[in-house]
Amino acid sequence: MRLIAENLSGERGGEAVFTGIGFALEDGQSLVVTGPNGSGKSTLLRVIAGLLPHASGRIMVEGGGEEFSTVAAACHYLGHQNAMKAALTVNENLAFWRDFSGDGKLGIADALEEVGLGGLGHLPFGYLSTGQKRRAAIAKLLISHRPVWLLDEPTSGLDKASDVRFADLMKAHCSAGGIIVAATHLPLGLVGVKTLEMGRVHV
Ligand SMILES: Nc1ncnc2c1ncn2[C@@H]1O[C@H](COP(=O)(O)OP(=O)(O)OP(=O)(O)O)[C@@H](O)[C@H]1O
Repeated sequence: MRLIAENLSGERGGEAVFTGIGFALEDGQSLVVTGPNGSGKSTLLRVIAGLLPHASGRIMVEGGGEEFSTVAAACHYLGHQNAMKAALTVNENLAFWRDFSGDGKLGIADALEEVGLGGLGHLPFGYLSTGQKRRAAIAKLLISHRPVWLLDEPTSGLDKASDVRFADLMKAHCSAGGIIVAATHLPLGLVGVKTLEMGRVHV
């Protein structure tokens, strides 16, 4: 599969935020998006996910077959917000997302083990600490299979051990042919990544 952006422009509130963004990512490749606050990293991820319209250009996937024929169908979007309901248990939240996004390689209990939350699935999501909430949100990536992971500051709030664990999950995803686009201020522990610096002129 390939994720391709051509001459992509995005705007917020009628103002151009970025123009002329282009990249092509193949199976197993990742792109780290950097740049100062307000440079448009989150906007770019939301445009790629289809949550915001692009002002011009194209974003597409190739080679995803019938199941992953569009970017929206092919991607997991992990935004700044965790997109979980505080009053529902962690298990209930993840069951909702699995029903919405489709089955993955891991069941809910195994995915929670992977992110170091084994045995906590019965707790209301709102009871979890900030870092635990982020880890539960990361478990969403594991319970449904989507080849493209769009990650906005994925490690924010994570402790060192969770950081390392998440780096291993990202590496495993890429080794299995997945694609990652991550906006971050922090090193993610990925090797051989492409980089895109926002806030520069892209032509
Ligand atoms: N809903 C909105 N309406 C108008 N302008 C917005 C809106 N959301 C964001 N912006 C503006 O768009 C620009 C890009 O914001 P964005 O959140 O994409 O930047 P970022 O690079 O992700 O920043 P950070 O590093 O702080 O997360 C900023 O100038 C911001 O003020």
